[in-house]
Amino acid sequence: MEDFTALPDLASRAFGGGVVSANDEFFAAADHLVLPHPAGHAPRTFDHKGQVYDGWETRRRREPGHDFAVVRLGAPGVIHGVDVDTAFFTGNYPPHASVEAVEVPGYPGPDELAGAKWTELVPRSSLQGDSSNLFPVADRRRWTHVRLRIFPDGGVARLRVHGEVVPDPALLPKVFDVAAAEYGGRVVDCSNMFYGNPQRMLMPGLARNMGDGWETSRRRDNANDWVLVQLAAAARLRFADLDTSHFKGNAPGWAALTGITAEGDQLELLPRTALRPDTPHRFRLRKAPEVTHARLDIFPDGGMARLRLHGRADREQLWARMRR
Ligand SMILES: NC(=O)NC(NC(N)=O)C(=O)[O-]
Repeated sequence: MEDFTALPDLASRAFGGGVVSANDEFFAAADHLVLPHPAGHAPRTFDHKGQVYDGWETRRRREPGHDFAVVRLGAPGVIHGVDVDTAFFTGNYPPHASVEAVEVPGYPGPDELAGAKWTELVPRSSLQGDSSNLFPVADRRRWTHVRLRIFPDGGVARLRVHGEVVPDPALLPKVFDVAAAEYGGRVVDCSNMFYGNPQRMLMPGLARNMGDGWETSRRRDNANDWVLVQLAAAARLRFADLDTSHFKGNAPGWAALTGITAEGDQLELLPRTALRPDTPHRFRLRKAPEVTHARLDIFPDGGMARLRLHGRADREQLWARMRR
């Protein structure tokens, strides 16, 4: 089975995903389903409704039926698998769940979505309590929303919807951040990620703290750390933002950027350049043909909060992916 959990969570609040509707949220709000951080639990904490849970939890059903929650993907795309994570729900997890998806353009509300033509991606399947429940998805179409059904009721901590981001090219300006995860940019390799995953550099918004970025361990050799980014589409890169915000005693001393063409040629976009700690730098890049990947070298090691690569993407490629 493909390890789809390494792909971004399209539903994540970090991309702007959210809950459009849920039929019941008596014990705990469905909004918890899309929170980016793992669920936590504090036993023997009670509010007016009961034990407090970090998840979506419905009341005990006394009549036939089932419960559901509809989630808007923060980044629409192709779903490779879902995780119905029941962390900390032990005596109250749903024994079964199913997941459906739909592609509706624009900004549909709960009523329009209720009447939409949904496709079942995960048939009604049994769940384990207090555990990750992974279901691969084979359908390779693009989706904008998912619906989680739980049978008959209970609690789910998180719904992770892993896949490839497929942005709508009609809504992309001529020059945009082609490294951005929200448009399909992705780190495909790196030398070291001891303290922080490099994918975080591509997430929307400013880094909140030093934990919200890429950080390598201290190098004790003469080499340097690097990360390889696959761009949203082949692009001519214009500007790079190398943001060392929050990295004060551990910013890299220097950085360089290399573009890699579809044929594998390497082009210097930014020669080795000195960086300052805790600084959002912007650099103009050398004129170069279209590249599909970019490698960021940092010297010798350290941390980077955000990496943005502003460029003009190949529209044909973006449209081909959208239509696929
Ligand atoms: N102890 C519980 O978790 N009870 C109930 N749930 C909450 N949140 O209190 C329940 O019935 O599932």
